[in-house]
Amino acid sequence: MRIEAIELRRVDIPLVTPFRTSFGTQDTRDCVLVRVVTDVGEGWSECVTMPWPLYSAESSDVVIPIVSAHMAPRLLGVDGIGPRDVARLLAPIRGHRMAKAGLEAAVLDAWLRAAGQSFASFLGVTATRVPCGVSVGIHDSTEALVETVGGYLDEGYVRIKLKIEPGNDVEAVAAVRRAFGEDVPLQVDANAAYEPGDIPLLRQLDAFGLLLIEQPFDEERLLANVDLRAAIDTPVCLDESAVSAQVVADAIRLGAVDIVNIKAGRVGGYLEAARIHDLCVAHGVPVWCGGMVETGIGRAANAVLAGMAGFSLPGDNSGFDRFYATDIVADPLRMVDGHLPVPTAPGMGFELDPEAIEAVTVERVLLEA
Ligand SMILES: CC(=O)N[C@@H](Cc1ccc2ccccc2c1)C(=O)O
Ligand SMILES: [Mg+2]
Repeated sequence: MRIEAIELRRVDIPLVTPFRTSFGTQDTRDCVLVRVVTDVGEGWSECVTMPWPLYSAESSDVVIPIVSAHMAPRLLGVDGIGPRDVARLLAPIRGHRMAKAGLEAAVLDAWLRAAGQSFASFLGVTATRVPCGVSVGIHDSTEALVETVGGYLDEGYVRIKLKIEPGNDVEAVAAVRRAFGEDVPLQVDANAAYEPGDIPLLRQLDAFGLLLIEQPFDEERLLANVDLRAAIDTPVCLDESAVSAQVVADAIRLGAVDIVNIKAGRVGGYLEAARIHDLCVAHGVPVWCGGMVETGIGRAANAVLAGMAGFSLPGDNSGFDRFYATDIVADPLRMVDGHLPVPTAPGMGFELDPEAIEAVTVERVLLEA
């Protein structure tokens, strides 16, 4: 395959309700779509960057400059490129994993569509549906939080994840447990908001029978998770820290992790995500599919990834309507009986809605060979 052009589209899509986490509140999804034009057809993907570098070092502002200046020149006009070549060609560039993931996924989409192959068959996924977990933002009151969680449980979500931060943690989890009982699968996500000195506070969460506590400490604090695991019963899950198969392998060897949240954007692409899945399965480490409030493009690909056999815990695979009133794909994923269907059409699993994409495009750059 030969990449003749790469188009980058910055999009800004309103969220149905503001989404508050320990690093801020979002009321729109500001990210970057990638379209690759090849000699065998087009492919699309999304970069899951945030508008500001608070989840990770990347941000949406940086994607277009870094792809334009340093990544596209390594891909445009090169003959014989397949999806497995993108990471290799971009490997000399340090970091910028969400930008790299977007380029690889767009090439994968074009390559699969040209071959008439689904992403599910490419990954060897035989699951026809995946369970839906939902990520619940920090609320102004426990009453409001309980009302929101009740609504998601009524919709059929099989797992609840609560965002927490210092000052919004034990009381919120206790209120949800009081309202819905001990049997609701429940986990928390700190988005790196705690310090090692908070370990006694985090130990209080052991009272609630949580599935896991996600990313309690800063991305670069691996050994603090070793201390935390020695101090609490709740399994420790990594998100922001789990940036590559290499880091996950070292975290496992260090005894710094019980469970891994896998996100293709965070690790540089779906192929690396599959490698992390295989690594964790080999070490008996449970994995689940994380979410970055994706549009229907990333949401479909994540539904396929979550279908891999080792994804043994419900992921942040929610229906599009958890975050959006309308989607930019023609076939938005809707939850049915607490599950999303695994897409089986050729390509990464979505069909675009060009008008909808046009309506949310705020910036566009076309890079040509
Ligand atoms: C679903 C979930 O909790 N995702 C990320 C963090 C996150 C939170 C909020 C977001 C808002 C806009 C865009 C991306 C976002 C990602 C997480 O697991 O840590
Ligand atoms: Mg997380």
